[in-house]
Amino acid sequence: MSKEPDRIFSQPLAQVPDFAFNEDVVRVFPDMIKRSVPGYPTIVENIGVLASQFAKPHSVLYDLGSSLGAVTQALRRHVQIEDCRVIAIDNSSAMVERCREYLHAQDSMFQELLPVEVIEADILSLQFQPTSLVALNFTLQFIKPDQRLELLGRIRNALLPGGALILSEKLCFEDDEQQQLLTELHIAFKRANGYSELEIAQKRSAIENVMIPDSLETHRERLLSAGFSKVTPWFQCLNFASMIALP
Ligand SMILES: Nc1ncnc2c1ncn2[C@@H]1O[C@H](C[S@+](CC[C@H]([NH3+])C(=O)[O-])CC(=O)[O-])[C@@H](O)[C@H]1O
Ligand SMILES: O=C(O)C(=O)Cc1ccccc1
Repeated sequence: MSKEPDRIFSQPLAQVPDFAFNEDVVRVFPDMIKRSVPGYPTIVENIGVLASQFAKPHSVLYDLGSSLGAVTQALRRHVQIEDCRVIAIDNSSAMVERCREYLHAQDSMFQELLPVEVIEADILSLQFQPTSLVALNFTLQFIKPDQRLELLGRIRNALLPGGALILSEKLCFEDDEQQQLLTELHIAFKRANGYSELEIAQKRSAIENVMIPDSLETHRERLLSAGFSKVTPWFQCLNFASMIALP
């Protein structure tokens, strides 16, 4: 995996462009996401553990917005269930290309891994196959808010009994003081990971129109509206959380 450090926002930019998952981001993505998302390595590894409890024989496991396939790799490390296969989907061609390389490297190091297919596509226009596990690991926040409910409804309808959706997201908070506190603490997390004030400010401006977080309450209500029966947060670190939604 690339160890190139993220310096994307280190120099002053006259105009900060909207954040995009292009080749520059792909090159530094493992470093960027680890230094920006508190709890990310724990979430990714444990999605594999959770998935091993929900995966059903002869079914598909989806990694939606797979980026470089970190979740797909965790699924393949932890799920040993007969005739499961992983479908990883991302609409960034740069991500998909590099993801395929990393998964080939995983194939060459381990035997008996679940088969995987990496598809370059928009998750909004997918025809889902019957699935026992869907991971949306920090992807829903990049989908336009008015398209989120419909996507979750389609995921719900594809889920097999006993299956699950694992949804990880950056959160916002309805209480202003809580919002301010966790925003400050997230900035402190980034500072502690070596990001400068300039990098933090420019990244914030790059993502502000592209990545729109919801509150935990909004997620819960929307998941219930989409037909899920139970929503259980299983992890939170600062303003980043992950939920299990059961059909
Ligand atoms: N409509 C869409 N269709 C397909 N892909 C999309 C769409 N919109 C955004 N993406 C893709 O969703 C991913 C979001 S990153 C996920 C991290 C990964 N899950 C990880 O566990 O490492 C989160 C982050 O960078 O904060 C990017 O690769 C986008 O190209
Ligand atoms: O960097 C941030 O502030 C984030 O909220 C997370 C993030 C991580 C990687 C790409 C885009 C956003």
